Amino acid sequence: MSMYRLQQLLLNRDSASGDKPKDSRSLATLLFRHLLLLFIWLGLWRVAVLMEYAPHASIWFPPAGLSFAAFLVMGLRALPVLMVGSILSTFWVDNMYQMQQGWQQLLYSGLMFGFAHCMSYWLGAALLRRWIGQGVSEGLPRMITGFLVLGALTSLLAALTGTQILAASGMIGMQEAGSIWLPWWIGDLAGTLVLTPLFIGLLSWRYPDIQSWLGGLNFQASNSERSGFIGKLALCASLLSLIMLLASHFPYPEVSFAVFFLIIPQMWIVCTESAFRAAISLAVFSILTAVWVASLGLMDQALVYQFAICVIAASAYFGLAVPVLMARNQMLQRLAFRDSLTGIMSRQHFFDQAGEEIRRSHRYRHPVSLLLFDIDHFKQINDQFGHACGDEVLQKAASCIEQTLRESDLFGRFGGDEFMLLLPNIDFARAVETAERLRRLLGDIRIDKLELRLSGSFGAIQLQQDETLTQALERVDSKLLQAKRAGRNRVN
Ligand SMILES: Nc1nc2c(ncn2[C@@H]2O[C@H](COP(=O)(O)OP(=O)(O)OP(=O)(O)O)[C@@H](O)[C@H]2O)c(=O)[nH]1
Repeated sequence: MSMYRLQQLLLNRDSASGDKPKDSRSLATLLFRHLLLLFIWLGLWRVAVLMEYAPHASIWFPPAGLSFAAFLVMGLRALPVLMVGSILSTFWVDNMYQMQQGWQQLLYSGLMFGFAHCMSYWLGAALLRRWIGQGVSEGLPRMITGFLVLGALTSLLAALTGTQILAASGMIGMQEAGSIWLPWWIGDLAGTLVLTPLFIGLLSWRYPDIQSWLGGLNFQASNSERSGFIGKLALCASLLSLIMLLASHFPYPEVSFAVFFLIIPQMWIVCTESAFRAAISLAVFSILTAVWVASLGLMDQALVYQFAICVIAASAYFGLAVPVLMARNQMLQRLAFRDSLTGIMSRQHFFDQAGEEIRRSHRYRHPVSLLLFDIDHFKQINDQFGHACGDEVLQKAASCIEQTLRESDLFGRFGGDEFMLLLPNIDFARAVETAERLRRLLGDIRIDKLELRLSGSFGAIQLQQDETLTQALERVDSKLLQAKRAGRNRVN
């Protein structure tokens, strides 16, 4: 394989096109990155083996999280590295457990294990990529649910195929395969749930195009002092250590369930720190749990701790989604309440607010008036000076008028170049005065490109007792029409 072809492959380029790579990344850099991935994967695998509580069953299996993230970000380009990692780890296992299998047998087992591991995580990642591609903009909870469900199914597939392949290749007995698939699954799931988002978050610094996969979670912002975060981490670690020491001291298996209470400090971190710090905190919690189980010999309760890691991680992701959803909600509310061009009330919001105000005025028998005005010859402004100039006229007219209003006045855009004002506690005479003042104000507005003087026509009415907004709008609209017919630039 030529160096150029290899570089194409690593960059995932369409080799059929024959284009020269525009990417400045050299082959050496790409090889370095792939080697780095291999070393990290093997390092995580070694950590997992240290935490084994039964042969081939670890409290959590962090390489699963890295494989899932690598397939998600790099696609099939991650396959060679992860296959090599799987084969090397099989030789390593043989060496650690002194199984003395021949190298051909080990190579075969490694290839089979690699196939089971990579096929499962590639499949899960490919499905999640499709899911993310189709639906991330529709909602973070949908993306989180997709990740949790696919993470669970993928790690189940990896556990079932992995144990069967180890049994078929003679590395474990059939009976053992039947007993370790569950801890294998939950261990893989814990590694996937905790580490995949962390790795994707880290990679999003380098590859900004995958930031949208995080569904609005900001992995870069840190919203509080680092010392505060370290304090919270230390508190979580101390509480966890206390619970683990108690579990090892008292001979009641129920004590180990206390680890689920750690969801409280974890959620505190999720609610008060950035998404990145929350992911770090989950990783620290998981690794510390695994270390304590291994060092205190809490193997009998290992499944409880594995489930605790999975449940706390899943809850944390939904917790992370809450502020993002609230921010989106506020944005949608702003969009629904405000007219996007002028920033004043939207038609619907004006109707809602004005309806309430009118009911209140009728109840207390206070006068209330309605103005409707329209910029004169606005179509001509658009045609002669351009649509952008027309937009500027609308924005400037709205902002100049808004500045002169009382806090209790309601000001909204009726549509196009028409605006409406509801004036509580204002009778007809004062409504006409106000409209006259605004008409003069429009005439004073200066816009660079606009070579003609701005003017507007106004309809003004005071609402009759028990008159509804719809009836009032009909009346004021016909008054505006009369003002137009009478020659424009006037109040009627
Ligand atoms: N620039 C801009 N133009 C808009 C917007 N909304 C509507 N328009 C245009 O505003 C124009 C409104 O013109 P008309 O209501 O027909 O009346 P006019 O030219 O103001 O004439 P008179 O009201 O009779 O004086 C139409 O050409 C619309 O296309 C907008 O948001 N921005």
